[in-house]
Amino acid sequence: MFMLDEIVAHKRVELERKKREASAARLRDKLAAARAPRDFRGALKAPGISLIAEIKRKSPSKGEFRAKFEPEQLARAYEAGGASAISVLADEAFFGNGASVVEQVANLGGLSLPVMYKDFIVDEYQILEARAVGADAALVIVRSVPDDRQLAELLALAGELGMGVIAECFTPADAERALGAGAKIVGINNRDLQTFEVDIRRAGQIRALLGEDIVTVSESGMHSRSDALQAQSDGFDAMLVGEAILSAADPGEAVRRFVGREAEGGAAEEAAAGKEGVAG
Ligand SMILES: O=P(O)(O)OC[C@@H](O)[C@@H](O)c1c[nH]c2ccccc12
Repeated sequence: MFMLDEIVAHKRVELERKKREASAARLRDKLAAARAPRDFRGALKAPGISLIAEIKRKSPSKGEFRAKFEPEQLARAYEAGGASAISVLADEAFFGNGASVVEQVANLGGLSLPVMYKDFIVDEYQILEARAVGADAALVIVRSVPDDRQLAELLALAGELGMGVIAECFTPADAERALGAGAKIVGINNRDLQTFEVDIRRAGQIRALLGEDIVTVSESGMHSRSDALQAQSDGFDAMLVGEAILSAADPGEAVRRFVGREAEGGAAEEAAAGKEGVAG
């Protein structure tokens, strides 16, 4: 069995337990009281390539990312650094932090970025939970939902609740299913889940198959500003980055580098201002 199948199988068992602890009806009550959703799609569509910066404690292939896991500090550093949205893993078993961390970040005082609930979604219960904990968006891996009708229903439910939703694809066939199900935001994962190999050119090829009205996100395995510029020139609106930021000594600084803001502040900014003065 390969990793995605294994995680999804585990997720189904976990969901049975969660549903016993808190029914879907209870989640609907809770989400009625959640803060209003923030505009995720709009945040990704802003000029330039937008960054969705990720919060996860660990991953199956890389282990723990930081000696001390401090989601609130990370979220604040991401916002200050110029990220456009924050993705928070909601899978405790494989990624080390569950829905309670999504809730913590989504309701953090002073934070204004939209927050995405990132899980292996196979059931509408998870979409309800996402909104109930205050998330503004969710991610659905197209391949984890083989039934076309169920895929369309999951995307529609997120829309009804006012959330944005990324339909995550690996292949052109996945992308076709995503569009058929009504996806408005399509993510293309650069990491092959069978081999864990990363190839960011493949995403560009799949991007080319999608219309201009679809908001697109290049996901995984991006390490530098030049990867970001590659995605931008391939026509992506946004990128989803975790490891490169989480494993940096200063995650806020890593965010600034990805969005091309590293010249701001300090000596670089003064030099730029000086040059402008001479030119003007
Ligand atoms: O840490 P990376 O390589 O920058 O990748 C981030 C994100 O794309 C990755 O975590 C991811 C993309 N889709 C997923 C689905 C489930 C779990 C994780 C993911």
